[in-house]
Amino acid sequence: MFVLVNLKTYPCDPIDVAAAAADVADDSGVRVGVAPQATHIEAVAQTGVETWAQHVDPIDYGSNTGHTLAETVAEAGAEGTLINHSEHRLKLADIDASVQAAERAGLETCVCANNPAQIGAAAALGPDSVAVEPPELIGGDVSVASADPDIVTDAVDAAANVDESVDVFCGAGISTGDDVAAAEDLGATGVLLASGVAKADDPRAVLEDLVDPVA
Ligand SMILES: O=C(CO)COP(=O)(O)O
Repeated sequence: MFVLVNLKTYPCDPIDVAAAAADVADDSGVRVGVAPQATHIEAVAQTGVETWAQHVDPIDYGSNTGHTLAETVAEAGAEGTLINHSEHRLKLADIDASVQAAERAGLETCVCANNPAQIGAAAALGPDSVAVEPPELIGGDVSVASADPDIVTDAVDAAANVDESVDVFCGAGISTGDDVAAAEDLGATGVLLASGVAKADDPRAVLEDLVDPVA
């Protein structure tokens, strides 16, 4: 399982979380990644943790003031990027171009979507992975794997119907190792989570618990 922690714009210390995530990944052998804000990518990557961007824009080098260029986040140390997160939705054509921009820069790609129908469309764009995250469960206490297990299994089927090589992650409300194990049982090969770690008093303890059942 891949455990990807999206720090969004939460007021946590990204280096503390990243250092803990790097240790937990080393100790457990579980793949753990951290997606900080763009301005923190370089410092987070220096902790040794697998570092992801939260977004890249569908652009190339040139006149694109205020945009995020895939090559820049890759040079800062990111290995992958989220695209079309629920809090940063893009038009279909821009998702496609963002996937291409990320691939051009050598970044792994994960396209987020609300539901299985969108997962099928996202998988057709050829990313490395897709992530189903029901918006109404994001930031809540109940894991998608227990609140809406069918959405995970339907997302796995929708992606497989389009392209069996695309991994399927799920996210929303995930905060414990039991949640990660439940997601794995439903066919997901990774989880995306945010508040469970970013708002925790002890992020290291949460990370240790998250990887425990799948280590
Ligand atoms: O949006 C998410 C991860 O990208 C999920 O957020 P929460 O883990 O806070 O529900």
